[in-house]
Amino acid sequence: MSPVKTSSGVEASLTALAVSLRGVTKAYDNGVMALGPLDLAVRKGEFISLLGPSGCGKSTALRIIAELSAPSSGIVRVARHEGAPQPGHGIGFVFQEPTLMPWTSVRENVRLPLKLAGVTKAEARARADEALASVGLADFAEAFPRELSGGMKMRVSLARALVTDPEILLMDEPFAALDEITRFRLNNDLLALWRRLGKTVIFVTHSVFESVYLSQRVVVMTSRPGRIQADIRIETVEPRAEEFRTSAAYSDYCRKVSAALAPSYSGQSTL
Ligand SMILES: Nc1ncnc2c1ncn2[C@@H]1O[C@H](COP(=O)(O)OP(=O)(O)OP(=O)(O)O)[C@@H](O)[C@H]1O
Repeated sequence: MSPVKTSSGVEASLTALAVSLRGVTKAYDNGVMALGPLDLAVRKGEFISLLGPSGCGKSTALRIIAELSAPSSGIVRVARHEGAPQPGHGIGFVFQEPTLMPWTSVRENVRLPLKLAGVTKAEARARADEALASVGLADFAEAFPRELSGGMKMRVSLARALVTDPEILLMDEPFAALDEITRFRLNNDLLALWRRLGKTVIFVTHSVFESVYLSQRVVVMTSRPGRIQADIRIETVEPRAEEFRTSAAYSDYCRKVSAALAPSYSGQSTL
C-alpha cells in the first residue's frame, strides 16, 4: 500500500496504521469551526494522548474517528476487523461519565453491546465475565451500579468497551472526575491492559501529567479550530511503573508538553 506521511513526518505503510486523518475539518451547523485541518496518523497498537485547551475539538476528533460524526472535509481511514459490517464496529468508546444502566447488574451493563450485536446469551455472558475479570471486577458481576465507587463504575465502562474486542479504544477524559489515587491506579491498570491486549488507544485528557505517564506520543492541539501544535514522543524504559512518575525524565517531558501547550492557552498559537 502507498505510504502515508504521519504528523511526525515519518513515512508509514497504511497497513501499519490504525487511524489516518488527512486534512480533516469539522464545521458544525451553528457555524462553529471546531476542527482542523487536522492530520494525524496512529499506528496499530500505539497509545497516544490528545491534549489541548477546552473546546479545541478533541471530542469532535474522537467522534469523527468513531463515525459518530461526519467530517466537513478531509479523509478519514480507520483499520477495522476484516469484513466489519457496521459503522463503529472495531471501536470501543469510553466517555467521562460511565453511563451505566442503573436498573440492572454490572454483568448486564457489560453484556449490552453483545446483546445489541445479536450474540447468544450464554456466549455474551461468558465474554462479559471475561471483560469484567480483565478490569479486576470478577467478583462484582451481580452488583448494581449504585453499589460501586466512581473508579469501579469507570472499570465497568472500560469492560463494556472491551467486551466486543475492538481494535481501537477511544477514551474521552475517562478519569477526569476521579480522585488522584484512584486515577493513578486506573492509569497503571490501563497500561497493563494495553500491554496485554495490544489495542490502539487514543486517550483525550486535560492533564499533562496523565498524558506523559500513559502515552507513547502526546499530540498537543491548538485552540479551536484544533490542529496539531506538537507531536511529542515519550521514550522511557518499558513497562512503565510508578517510578516513572518521580523520574527526572518524566519531569522533563511534562515541561516539554506544557511548553507546547502554552501558546494554545495564551491565544498565541503559531499555526
Ligand atoms: N453538536 C455540536 N454543535 C455545535 N457545536 C458543537 C457541537 N459539539 C461541539 N461543538 C463545539 O465545537 C467546539 C469543539 O468541541 P469539542 O467538544 O470537540 O472540544 P473539546 O476539545 O473536546 O472540549 P473539552 O476539552 O471542553 O471537552 C466547541 O466550541 C463546542 O462548543
